[in-house]
Amino acid sequence: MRREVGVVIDRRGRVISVSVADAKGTEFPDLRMGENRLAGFHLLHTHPKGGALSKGDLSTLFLKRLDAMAAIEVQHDGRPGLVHAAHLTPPGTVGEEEDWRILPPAQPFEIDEFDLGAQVSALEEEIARAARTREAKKDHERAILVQVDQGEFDAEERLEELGELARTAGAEVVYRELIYRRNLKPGTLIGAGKLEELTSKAYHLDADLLIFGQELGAVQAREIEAATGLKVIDRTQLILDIFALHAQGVESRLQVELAQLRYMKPRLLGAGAQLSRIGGGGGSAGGGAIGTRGPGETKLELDRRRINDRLAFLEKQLSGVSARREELRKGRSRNDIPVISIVGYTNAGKSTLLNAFTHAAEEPRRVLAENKLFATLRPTSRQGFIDGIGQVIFTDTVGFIRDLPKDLTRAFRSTLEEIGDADILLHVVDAASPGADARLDAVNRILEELGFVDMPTVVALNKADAADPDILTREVERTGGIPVSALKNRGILELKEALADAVAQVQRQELARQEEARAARVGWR
Ligand SMILES: Nc1nc2c(ncn2[C@@H]2O[C@H](COP(=O)(O)OP(=O)(O)OP(=O)(O)O)[C@@H](O)[C@H]2O)c(=O)[nH]1
Ligand SMILES: [Mg+2]
Repeated sequence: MRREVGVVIDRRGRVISVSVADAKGTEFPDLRMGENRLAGFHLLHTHPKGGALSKGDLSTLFLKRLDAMAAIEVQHDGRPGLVHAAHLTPPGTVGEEEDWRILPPAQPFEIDEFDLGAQVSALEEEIARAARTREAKKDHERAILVQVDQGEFDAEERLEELGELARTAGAEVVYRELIYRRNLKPGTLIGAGKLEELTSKAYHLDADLLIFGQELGAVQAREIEAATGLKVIDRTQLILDIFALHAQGVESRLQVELAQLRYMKPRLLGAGAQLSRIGGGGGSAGGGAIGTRGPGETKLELDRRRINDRLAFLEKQLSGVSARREELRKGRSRNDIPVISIVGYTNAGKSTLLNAFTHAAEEPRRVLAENKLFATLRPTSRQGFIDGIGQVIFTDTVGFIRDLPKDLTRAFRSTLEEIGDADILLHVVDAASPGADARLDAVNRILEELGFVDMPTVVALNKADAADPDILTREVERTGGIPVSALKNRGILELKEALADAVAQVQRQELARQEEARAARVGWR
């Protein structure tokens, strides 16, 4: 036929299937691919045009975890020519042949000398040993990060931020890559070849999690998962996961579960077998695998029919909580204490600044501040004092991030709306990390989307202690912000003065408005 013919053979030497196809096109039986073992089959096929094992042959060997792969050249008269064979190498092998070892070409009668059985058991033993050491030392999921660069100016920063998110979620990042693609592939985003490369990386670095900086569609995620055998999550899922981890109190928990469920719904529908994986994590909010944690009782172990019920239930509960919150807000706005809302990018130092303002050095007034993204999910208010103004209320709230997932904005709307009740916004910027400008813009964009335009705003350029002096000077000029260090308690007085000015101005405007209204009423009568 002059076509490639292949036979899949099991360990007892039985022919499992015969295909007229190259290695990639060969039908393999359902592989009982346990984590730590090979497939239990090898492929023996012909190369009618001669030649050594092709790239496709070798990647099939690797991706299917075959026991071995062999190609027999076919001579003109149909007799067998040289035999080319290869097998996998143990994980962690470095050097030229990272994933496989190619044996020297042999004559057909020589291949009997090759003891495939011994080779396979040695290799499986090696893989199992690697797995045991891994289990022993592993308390973090090991992750590979992928950020597709489509020519954005901040692609590098996005990858950096993805790393921070992964770290906050408890992953150990073992490899990260910025992949330049002008055009994305519909199915796999970055193409099959790149996925193969990443699969190989994961094999050697012992990673089991692949995190994408782009949002993946349901079909994409499944396709990438099938191609790599890795657990695949995207940035949105990662952020939702962190929110789930940090959610405390009834409202935040409801909000997070609502956001997760809305995100998951289209992905669960039609997911089939996938469903079991999503439900697999479970455990308390603190436990479970990344991408599967949930604050709700159901931990996403929902069947499709119950999703809508659960969504409706959550929405109802949440609107109840929001209504009560609304009551509280009304009560508060009746007294005339100025409210200053602290907003800003996540990890900018908002909570630290709140602590500095209110001298909350010791518990229990101290609010949680830590080097984790989205440490604060629940708005927290503290009374403070500003010279010349008197009592004020500072409100610390959930941090922002560029491309805040829509499901989260929706679910956290009531929390975010509280920002609008403030008299003054205090926008905290981390001046010490690169990309302060981009983050400042991202925050302004989100504020705009929420409808908070033209609110009087004071900018605090925080982490001045760690910032590059030139950048700090530039930011002061660009934003008119006040350099401070919340951590070192520096610049706080100057910042309070700026806030006092802003509050005084707002109060003057308010007085003028009342005056005008009164004048109008008097004139009317
Ligand atoms: N060097 C330095 N680090 C600071 C300063 N202010 C805050 N940090 C650190 O920045 C990290 C984040 O601080 P948080 O106050 O939790 O930040 P946040 O804006 O409330 O963050 P989220 O609530 O997670 O959005 C912590 O590790 C702080 O110690 C500062 O002035 N200088
Ligand atoms: Mg905070």
